[in-house]
Amino acid sequence: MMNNLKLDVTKCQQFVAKHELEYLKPLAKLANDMVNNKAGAGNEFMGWVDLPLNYDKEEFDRILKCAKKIQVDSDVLVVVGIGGSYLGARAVIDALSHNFKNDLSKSQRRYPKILYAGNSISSTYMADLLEVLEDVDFSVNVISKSGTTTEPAIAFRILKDALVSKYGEHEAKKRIYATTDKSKGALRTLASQEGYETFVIPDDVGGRFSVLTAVGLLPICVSGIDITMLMKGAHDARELYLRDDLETNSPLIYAMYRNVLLRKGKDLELLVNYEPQLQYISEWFKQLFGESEGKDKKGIFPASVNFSTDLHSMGQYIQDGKRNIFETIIKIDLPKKDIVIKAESEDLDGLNYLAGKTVDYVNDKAFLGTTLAHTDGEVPNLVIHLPELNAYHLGELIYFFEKACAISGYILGVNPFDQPGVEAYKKNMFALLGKTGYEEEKAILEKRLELDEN
Ligand SMILES: O=P(O)(O)OC[C@H]1O[C@](O)(CO)[C@@H](O)[C@@H]1O
Repeated sequence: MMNNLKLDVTKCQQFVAKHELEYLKPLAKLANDMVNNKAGAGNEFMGWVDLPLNYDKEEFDRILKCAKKIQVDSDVLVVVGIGGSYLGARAVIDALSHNFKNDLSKSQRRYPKILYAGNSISSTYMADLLEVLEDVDFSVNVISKSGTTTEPAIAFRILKDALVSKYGEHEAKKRIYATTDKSKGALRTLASQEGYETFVIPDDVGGRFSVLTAVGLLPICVSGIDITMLMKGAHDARELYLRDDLETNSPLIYAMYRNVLLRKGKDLELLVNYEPQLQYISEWFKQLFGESEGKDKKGIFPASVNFSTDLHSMGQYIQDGKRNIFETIIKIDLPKKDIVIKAESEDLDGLNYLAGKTVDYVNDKAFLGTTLAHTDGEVPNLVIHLPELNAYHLGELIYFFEKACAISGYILGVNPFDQPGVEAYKKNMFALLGKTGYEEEKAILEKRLELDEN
């Protein structure tokens, strides 16, 4: 039997007494049932719960086919999307690819480079990207559930133009893959009119829970990652976490600890990694928990650090600053590659005491030492052990966090599946840009800005 993801709570037990968990159990079990039975607030967006079992197999095969085509005819796939239409794909691709994937020579590289657009409104970023695309064959996967988000829409308009200039109208259309709602939104209208290959984001799966739909799967597959194993990992995790027994349902335990910690003032969670490849898992995690729990003036603030890098910058604060922090560490038990540290005849750098040991051995001791130091500094530590960094275990990890997030949101007493707060900046931006329908707001906002300036 395959080893699975394991949650280690032993470094948290000095901060959370048994009875605190016991008292929370009835509420936690109810929250768990609400997720399993799709019976809570926002349940029209709980399609992700059964996705690893019920995903569209015809579409999955089409993803494999299109990925093959892109691998043959493109040096680069540009993935256009923001938030949930971007972070999941990037998280998985970065976690499972070579650390220097975009710096490998053409002969070392087996799959197209994946580049990203539409996740900011930086004109310089976009212009730089166009320069890079000048000399390469490329395709575009434009992803937007609503089909109307400004950032990706602008990027797509510019990239479409670049494709047409390079390949002509007809060939350009064959290099565009649109992932969007099955019937609504500007992107759907455009795709139908232009005849792009399209993939569907199911109605009942919200952006931040969509990595295991075509949103994540097409770019992930193009990058050479085994999406069948990714789905299998999520599938097995789903099975395991259906039980409400605290031995096996680790997302339930994690959700309980988070909520006990929050109630005693630990309102900032740091997701920690010891592998640079996991940086974007943290970005994905931050959107997942931030958009799901940060509402009604409550929630844990999700943040992240990369160790040991940030031990030399944020380490001071974590050890010694305001005591409102807890850490959740993703620990990879077996690295993909390792290097033995050699002995030197003259021990000028003083490292001979490590001769014969591996770099990962040192990384592991850094993890153990930091855990002890930080818990001594009153920072509770929860540790998620992944046996290895591969597609199967990432599938598990994704499902673990998605389920934990939903349970945790219900324990907190929020609707984990809406995001009303994201609209405020959009309304102001549209008004300031002069979009039709925002005339009144435009006048009010311009007056406010004038007052602020004076
Ligand atoms: O896929 P879409 O509709 O472009 O949305 C992208 C992102 O923007 C948000 O809707 C917030 O504005 C996120 O929830 C979402 O992940």
